[in-house]
Amino acid sequence: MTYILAIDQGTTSSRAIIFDGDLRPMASAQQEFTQHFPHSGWVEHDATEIWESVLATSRKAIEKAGIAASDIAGIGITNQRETTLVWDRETGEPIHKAIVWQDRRTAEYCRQLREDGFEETVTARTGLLVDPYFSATKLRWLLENVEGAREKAEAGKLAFGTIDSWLIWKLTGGKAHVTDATNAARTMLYDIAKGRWSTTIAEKLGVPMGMLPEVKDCAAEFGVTQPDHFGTEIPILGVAGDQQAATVGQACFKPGMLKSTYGTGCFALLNTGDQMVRSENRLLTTIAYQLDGKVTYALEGSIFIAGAVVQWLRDGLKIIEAADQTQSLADAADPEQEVIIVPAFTGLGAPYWNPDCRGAVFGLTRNSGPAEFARAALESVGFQTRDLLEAMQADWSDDARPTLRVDGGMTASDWAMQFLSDILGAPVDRPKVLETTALGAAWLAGYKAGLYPEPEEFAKSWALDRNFIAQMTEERREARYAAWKKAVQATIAAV
Ligand SMILES: Nc1ncnc2c1ncn2[C@@H]1O[C@H](COP(=O)(O)OP(=O)(O)O)[C@@H](O)[C@H]1O
Ligand SMILES: O=P(O)(O)OC[C@H](O)CO
Repeated sequence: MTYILAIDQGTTSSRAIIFDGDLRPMASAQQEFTQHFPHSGWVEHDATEIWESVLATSRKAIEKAGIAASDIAGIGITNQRETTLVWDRETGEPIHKAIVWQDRRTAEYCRQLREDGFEETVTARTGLLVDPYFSATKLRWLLENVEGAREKAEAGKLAFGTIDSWLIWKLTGGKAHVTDATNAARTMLYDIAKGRWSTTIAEKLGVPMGMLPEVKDCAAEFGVTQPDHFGTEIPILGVAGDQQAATVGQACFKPGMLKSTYGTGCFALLNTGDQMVRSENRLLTTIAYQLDGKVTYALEGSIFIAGAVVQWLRDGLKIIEAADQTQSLADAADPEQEVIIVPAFTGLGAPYWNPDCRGAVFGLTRNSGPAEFARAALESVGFQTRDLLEAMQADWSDDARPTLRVDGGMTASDWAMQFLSDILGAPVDRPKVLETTALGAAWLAGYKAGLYPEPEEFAKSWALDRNFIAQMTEERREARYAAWKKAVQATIAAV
């Protein structure tokens, strides 16, 4: 019993990684799945396809590692957050495709909630803002729009879950309907101070309480896998939303520690310890992790488009064939030109929260070409992170600007990381292990299994790959940032 299976169920793919007794990755498998876009601004996933991809990649990772499933001490699950699913408790079948976190279909209903003055109630309890991003209004949409759903839900026949709940339900053969505190915190239905579902919000949105899963610590007994899946029973011992798992994987265990993950989007989490810091700058208050019944809180800044802007250069503009070509293009860009891309492709997240604005490009000349676009794309991620950090600094009274620990696919770009450090005027640390999300989930499960050390000891194993130090002059930094702020204001004003 010396291995851990980490399942990382992301927005575009499912990954499974086997970690050994020293928390070293041994083998992994990855599978993409279909993205469904039934209408503009709508994004759905087929939950059965997700489950099949998780089972297949888990089996493959075990096979590649050359270990027996009976030697796995526990499973850790981490997942795309907020994505909303309802299934029939009797048949185990989803009543509709899962509505993905990026989906904006409930924007109008959210506007109504805000006009009704309900946002204050939501923020006081959940730490969130009223936005289509979170699960609650998506769940309401399913109850309103799927025939017979409301009656069945009221009769206790339907279960709601985020993707972690769904996977646990499937892994345990329908025996467990549970989630963890970090995933619950993203539903807009969970009171993060009291540690229980909010009846006030559930009633207002017409969500029957009986649909909601039981909420546990991140390291806990979530259930045991049905023997059919892996030929043996394996306990599920760790669960956390992917951004929270990355916070754990980056060993951000102390108040003031900050990580930022650059995948499709970018999510920065600042550990605020046992303080539930209420943002005055439109950041989210959320749960970083919950261990042994003790909640550690975080301030979160969520940006919807980070690496996705590089995908747009590749798939939309077709000016690159692979993401890493942006590096040499950015190097070759004309220093005289100041092209700025505001990548508000699906509106803007924190700290603007504007679902209606769309992307814009500023400063074009007749000489602007692929190099200037590539540089502007990489820079847009740095500028957006500075917006988040400005807001965090204003909310978090600590004087010291924390070092930023980064991870995710886009951190492979040295150019983007150097600009990030330049525009923040702060150091950026890139660790050796970039699979921090899976690492965090593995640690949670292995910690519960008694295989891995206490947080302080685990934190010592965090190893630096490269430290980026700001090289830009203060004057230039502030001039560039002021130009970005102007570009954002113009983008919002154009709606
Ligand atoms: N060398 C690179 N330079 C710039 N962007 C990159 C580079 N490598 C990967 N990316 C970007 O990183 C993202 C993939 O990161 P990943 O962590 O796998 O994302 P996710 O988990 O959201 O699917 C893609 O959007 C891609 O455009
Ligand atoms: O699956 P990712 O890495 O794109 O992360 C998605 C976030 O959890 C959304 O809140």
